[in-house]
Amino acid sequence: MSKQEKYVSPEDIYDLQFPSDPQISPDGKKVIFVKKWIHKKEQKYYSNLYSVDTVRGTVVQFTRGEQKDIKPRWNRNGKQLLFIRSTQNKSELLSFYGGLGEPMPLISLEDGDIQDLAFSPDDKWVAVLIQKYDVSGEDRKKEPLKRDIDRLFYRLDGEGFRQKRAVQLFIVKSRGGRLIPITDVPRDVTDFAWNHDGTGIYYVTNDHEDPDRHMDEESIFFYSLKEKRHVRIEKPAGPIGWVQADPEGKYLYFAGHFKPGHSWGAVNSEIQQLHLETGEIHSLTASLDRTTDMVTLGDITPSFVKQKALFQTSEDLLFTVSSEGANPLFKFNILSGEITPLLDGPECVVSFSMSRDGKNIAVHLAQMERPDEIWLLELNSEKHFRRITFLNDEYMSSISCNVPEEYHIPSDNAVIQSWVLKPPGFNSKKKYPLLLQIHGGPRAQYGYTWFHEMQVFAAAGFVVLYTNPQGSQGYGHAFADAITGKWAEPAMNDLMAAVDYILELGFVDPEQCFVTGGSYGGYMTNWVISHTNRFKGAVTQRSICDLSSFFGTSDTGWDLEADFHDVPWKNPELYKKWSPITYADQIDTPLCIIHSENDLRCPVEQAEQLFVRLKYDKKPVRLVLFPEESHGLSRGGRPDRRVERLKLMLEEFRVKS
Ligand SMILES: CSCC[C@H](NC=O)C(=O)N[C@@H](C)C(=O)O
Repeated sequence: MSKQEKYVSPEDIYDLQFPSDPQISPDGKKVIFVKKWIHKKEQKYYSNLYSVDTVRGTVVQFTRGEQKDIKPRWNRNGKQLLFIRSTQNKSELLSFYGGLGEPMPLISLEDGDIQDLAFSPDDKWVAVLIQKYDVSGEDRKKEPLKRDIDRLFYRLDGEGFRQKRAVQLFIVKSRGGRLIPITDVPRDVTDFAWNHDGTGIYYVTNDHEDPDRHMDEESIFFYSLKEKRHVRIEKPAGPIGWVQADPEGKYLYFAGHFKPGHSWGAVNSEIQQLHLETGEIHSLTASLDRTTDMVTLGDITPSFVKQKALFQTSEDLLFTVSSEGANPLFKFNILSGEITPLLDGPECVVSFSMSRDGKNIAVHLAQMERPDEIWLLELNSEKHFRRITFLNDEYMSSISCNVPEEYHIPSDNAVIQSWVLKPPGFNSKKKYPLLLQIHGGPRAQYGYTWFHEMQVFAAAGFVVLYTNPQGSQGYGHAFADAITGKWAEPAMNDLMAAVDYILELGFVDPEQCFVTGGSYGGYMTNWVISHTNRFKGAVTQRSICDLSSFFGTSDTGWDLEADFHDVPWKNPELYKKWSPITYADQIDTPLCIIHSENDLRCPVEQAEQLFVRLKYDKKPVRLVLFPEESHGLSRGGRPDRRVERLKLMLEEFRVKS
């Protein structure tokens, strides 16, 4: 077999490289980044730190070993680098001082996790977020005698039963010393930022008297280190993504909105500027009608990454939004109010950092052409954007695959951005099977990422169609809000319009159309097959079929009230109307249900209900459960189970084609 004949396979996740979180040194000469890797024998993910020289391009491995090294952060003079290391028994804040060598521990915990860190403006202190465990040591490994639950939000997918102790803010001297507690709040501190001169710290927490019923009503406090006092920063109620201090100390910046009670993502998160003296607030990004949350989905590219806006100069603030499948990088000028794009191609800026003079910007970039790499944006006399890592080039030159083609497909009330990935060696005179992929969220977007799963299906001979129907984010508030109170309808019209459009192009066999999706995408898969028989087979993954039981069993199920403006016990008809299980007798499409046993977001009872109902009715249905796994199996599950899931789907569709 020649090199060109090798196609993307499920097992290729073992060959892929996953760089992230590039942190450029203050002088702009090197970029430290995190590289995740898979230990095939142990079936575990680890990560180490690497550095790349921005001029010569040489890559050096900075840390080694079977641990998770994350969040590298430089101090201002570039002499100290801190990062977090997690091993099975310990969570440490480690420090490199003055170059390589062995990193020294600043903090070493056996009874908690260090989650985030930031140097003070004078580099003398470090603020850290720590989650202390309710029980520590050997007891952590044992199941308790009982669980006594007294709050609504008591479980979290991917984590399990939530700790009773909240995440708190601490400070420690950057050269080492005692860990000093700053907060003692009942609910987690979710973000923080030093103020301009390091005399205090802003932090975010939910101090609502009923926080679990009001999860999107967060508050900002300022802690003065001199006065040892916490002061609330007055603002209207609403969620907060991050806080950022102004280099001049006049304003406070944060990401969020002031419309609590709306479903997550239905309202754009905007950058808010708060005048610290007058308390006046105005949105810097309202005119864009885009969310500042990173909601592009992928299985190689991380989603929902928190990237704060960063000051390039005291006047210019750089930030990203999710827009039409991309995550462009913008510059906001505080004086003129002008917003200018710095990077606005068909690509996703996942995260970025800046050199001290603001002229060199390291970017974690996702694209459709290749798996993620680290890039450098140079803003000297001319703008220059170049790739500085080539980690996946060897893999890419060993396989043959296509880049998705973009279509803008008219539907009833909207134009739907869509992508078609054709099999390698595509011949327009042939007829191919079609796989429609439906994304979840629902307020998220497919976009410009190299998507392993899509490539696997194209390699197996499918034309893969994936779209952003109404309900997706990236097209403005009205588009994302279009499914509120009627989850399935607008998306169903848009998805079917996209399939019709692609069939018209003539290279798809209309008798060989398949459909799949995960989470809300699984909900839509269930809806599609209970409302049409045009698909030859379906795989529904981590899906929702019964909104009423979902309300009480999902980790955050009561959030449905924000979508449906009612609760199931008061309006059972509404919940029934929009639940695919209501239409189960109309399902004739052969269905494979894939679900993770430990999915707390869309609990396994959703899969069980659908399976039993269809099996009882003697319909063609199969249930495949993945033990231990959570909602994120397809992108963060045990590697062999990720491979197995893809193989299973290939087998399922092959049998029917
Ligand atoms: C609104 S119900 C839960 C659906 C879920 N949302 C967030 O977890 C979802 O659709 N998730 C997507 C991103 C997925 O798992 O692919």
